[in-house]
Amino acid sequence: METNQAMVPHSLSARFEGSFAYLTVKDRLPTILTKVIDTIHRSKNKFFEEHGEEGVQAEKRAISFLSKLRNELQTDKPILALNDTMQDVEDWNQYMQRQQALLGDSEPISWFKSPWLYVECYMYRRIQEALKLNPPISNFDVFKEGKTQSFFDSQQAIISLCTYLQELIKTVDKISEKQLHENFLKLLQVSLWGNKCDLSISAGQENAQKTSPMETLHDLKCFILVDDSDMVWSTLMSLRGSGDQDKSRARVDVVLDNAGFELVTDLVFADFLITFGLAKEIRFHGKSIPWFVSDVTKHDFDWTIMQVMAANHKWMSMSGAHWKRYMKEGLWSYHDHPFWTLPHEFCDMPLDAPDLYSTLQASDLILFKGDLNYRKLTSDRDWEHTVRFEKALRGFQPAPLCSLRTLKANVQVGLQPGQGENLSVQNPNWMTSGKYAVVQFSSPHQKH
Ligand SMILES: O=P(O)(O)OC[C@@]1(O)O[C@H](CO)[C@@H](O)[C@@H]1O
Ligand SMILES: [Mn+2]
Repeated sequence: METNQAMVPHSLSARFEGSFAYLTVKDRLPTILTKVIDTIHRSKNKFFEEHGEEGVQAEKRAISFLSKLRNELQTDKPILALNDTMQDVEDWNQYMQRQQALLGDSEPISWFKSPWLYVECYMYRRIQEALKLNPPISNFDVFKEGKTQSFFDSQQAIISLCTYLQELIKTVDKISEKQLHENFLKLLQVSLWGNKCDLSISAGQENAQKTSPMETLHDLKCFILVDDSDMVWSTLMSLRGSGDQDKSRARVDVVLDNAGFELVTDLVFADFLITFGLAKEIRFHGKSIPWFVSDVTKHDFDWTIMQVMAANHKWMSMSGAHWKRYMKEGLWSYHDHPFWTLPHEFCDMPLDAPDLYSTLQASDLILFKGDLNYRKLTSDRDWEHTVRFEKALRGFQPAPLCSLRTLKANVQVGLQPGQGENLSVQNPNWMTSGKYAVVQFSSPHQKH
């Protein structure tokens, strides 16, 4: 595996004026921070009701912390060490030193000079610090409102998806392999396009799924730039038993992205894999703190299953009841390793989170949802578009893996010669509009 530094292009960064990273750090991140400050301000009465005057004082202090953070960001101040008592403080402060060493002593690491991936992750961790340093509001999820709104605004799409799933489950005893394959592709694509609903790209603007996802799949097919769905299918089929009791041996790990509609599409796909014997166990990996506005935390995961189960719609509540049972019986489990909310590129995982890497090595298939995971898989570098996905992974290959990602940042590898150029002519923003997607697979068993 080529991990030679010389072969690796530079990190995307706001140092490149006019780049998507620059516009994100200059405009979108301050907007997100302002919305966070506004959310905390609007929760003052809630804090007073719950914690009395202490809650009001904490609200004031948190807002001053976040206003200071916004000023640092907008005036390109140096990145500062973290001071709270969370378990990952040392990891963050060591990574800060690693970044400073890369820059040398010539200039301090800062918002507009350091890698975009680092400073954007750092901002979300600083938001957490502002809360952790101000009890009793330390556990307030500043993004909860947006995540729950996205769920409620997607009810129709969720109902149609759960209805499709339950109707399909009725055919489990008589479905042909061809129909199974067709439905696998459909529900994989629903999970793929569920990733359009992400509140960070929209800086918190609501962007729920209003239409029924099944109807739009055909029209969206041409926007999938790399489609390795059949590599995923054959990986799972190779682990299925033979004979009528097709019992799968596959453990599938899903590295989740956004709460709301996207999470429901992931749960529906996972239910399909279990029910139709394409997987024996599903492990979900979420975030241990509120992250990138809409990413899934344990609370979001449990809340979503409970909401679906409590719905006054027959097929929705039946789906939610199944999912609750899968969790209870251990067919499904939820994990939130701190590494997922560190700024590291995934090729750092074997050294910086060896416990997580070895857990993932026991998986038969790892599905990575979303754009931020894709950026971390490829080290958020300015790769040529025709560079092979395996090369961009730079040695990160714990198991067969597949990225299900809608393009929202200007990093994309594994394209055919000329494909990137043609897309740029058709649509200059093809890498950041969220209109295009990839199903991109890599396996340690593949000939590289
Ligand atoms: O991982 P997700 O939810 O698909 O997208 C995360 C994201 O919205 O945040 C960053 C921009 O702020 C980009 O990586 C991407 O646009
Ligand atoms: Mn996200």
